[in-house]
Amino acid sequence: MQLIKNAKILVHGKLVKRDVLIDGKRIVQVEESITSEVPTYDAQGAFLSNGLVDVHVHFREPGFEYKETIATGSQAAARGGFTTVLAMPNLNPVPDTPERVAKQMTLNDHNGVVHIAQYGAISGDLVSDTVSNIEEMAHQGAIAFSNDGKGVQTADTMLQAMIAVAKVNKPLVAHLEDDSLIHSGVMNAWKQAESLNLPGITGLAESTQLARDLVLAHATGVHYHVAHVSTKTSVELIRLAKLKGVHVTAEVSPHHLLLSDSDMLTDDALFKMNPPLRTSEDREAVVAGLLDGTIDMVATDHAPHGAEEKAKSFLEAPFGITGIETSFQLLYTKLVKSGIMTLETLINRMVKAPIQAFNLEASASVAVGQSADLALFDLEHSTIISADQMASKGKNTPFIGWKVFGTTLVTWVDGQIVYDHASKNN
Ligand SMILES: NC(=O)N[C@@H](CC(=O)O)C(=O)O
Ligand SMILES: [Zn+2]
Ligand SMILES: [Zn+2]
Repeated sequence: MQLIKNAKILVHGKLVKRDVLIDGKRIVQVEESITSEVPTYDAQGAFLSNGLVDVHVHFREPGFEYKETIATGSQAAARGGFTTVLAMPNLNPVPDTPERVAKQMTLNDHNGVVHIAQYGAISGDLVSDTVSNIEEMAHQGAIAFSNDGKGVQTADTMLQAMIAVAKVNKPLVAHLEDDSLIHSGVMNAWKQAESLNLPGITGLAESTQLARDLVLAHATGVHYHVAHVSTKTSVELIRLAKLKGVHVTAEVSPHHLLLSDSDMLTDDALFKMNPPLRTSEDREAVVAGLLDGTIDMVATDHAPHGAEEKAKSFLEAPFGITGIETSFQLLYTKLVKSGIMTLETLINRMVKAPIQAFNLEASASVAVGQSADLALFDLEHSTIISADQMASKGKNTPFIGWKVFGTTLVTWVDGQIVYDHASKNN
């Protein structure tokens, strides 16, 4: 047993003081005041939340351990306040068979300090036109299916995938990218790309494939989930599809909520990711979409890369930035503290919505009987985001130097402390 004293938890949208008693993996008592002799952690008024849930991370093991491992990626998750993550399949080998999915799940369980659910690949090596054995991968425990990193290029492959994924009643998660519209682009096509003299990617590469997929999703009834929404047109298409009754959910990354291409003043590959940062009009549209629920959730798309790779020019560096250690702090500071969104809505978008949409076992309320997957955040004091504090191997984020509130103090998984800010600083 252990007791968390003097925490603040969200009750009907308000922060109220509570003591929380944990027995093993479960919360067994939540009261204004609990007296007990068991080991006690004094939260000193910090915000106690259910552990955050990220449906989109890249942990790079096996295949790219120099960028990240399951151990470092999951420690980074814990440091960000996340207790459940869904790991993408762009690994080597790609988990595109039932055997590989089973093996990957064992590796995740063995090496991870948070709950890690695994995606199976839609098709062989993420690029084949032949759909993988979805039924058996689901049977082995694949949580959902995606070719993230690659768009599904042909309508027929997507249609066959949707039919197979609908049968097993799991989400199909789409990375939208029509290769014929990329033209070697590396950032959003527009004024900023012209002034930096870099080849652009238009929003059409995303939204045309989205339009195709929404029609196919309507026809098949699959649960279709849109990864990293970046354009205003995409938000409008998803809004319309929801009105038409398509079973569609969507995620947006912290960087698409907070940055636009005009923030890229020089050729700095820390701003290079897929999809690229769009215009401020697009950015405002994804914020509005997250607020009104058109976009259901935040997902970080934590994409660590090596320092040398990201030090290269924009043309040569790989796409992707890290995000799992900074997302809550950034969104709390820039959306909640600045009055755009309530804390309750942010927690809904980072806990409740992903749990519901992906049918996860995690808990969405700090209440008796719920699992003791918890995160304690300091909302009072500010800190500066710095690379040397990060648990991730990847330090590739454009948010270094930003002043933020909402530092994670402690993260519990199944009642065990997996991250403790105080001991890390000692
Ligand atoms: N987002 C990125 O820019 N990169 C991701 C792949 C992806 O999410 O498409 C990666 O794996 O590095
Ligand atoms: Zn992607
Ligand atoms: Zn991704």
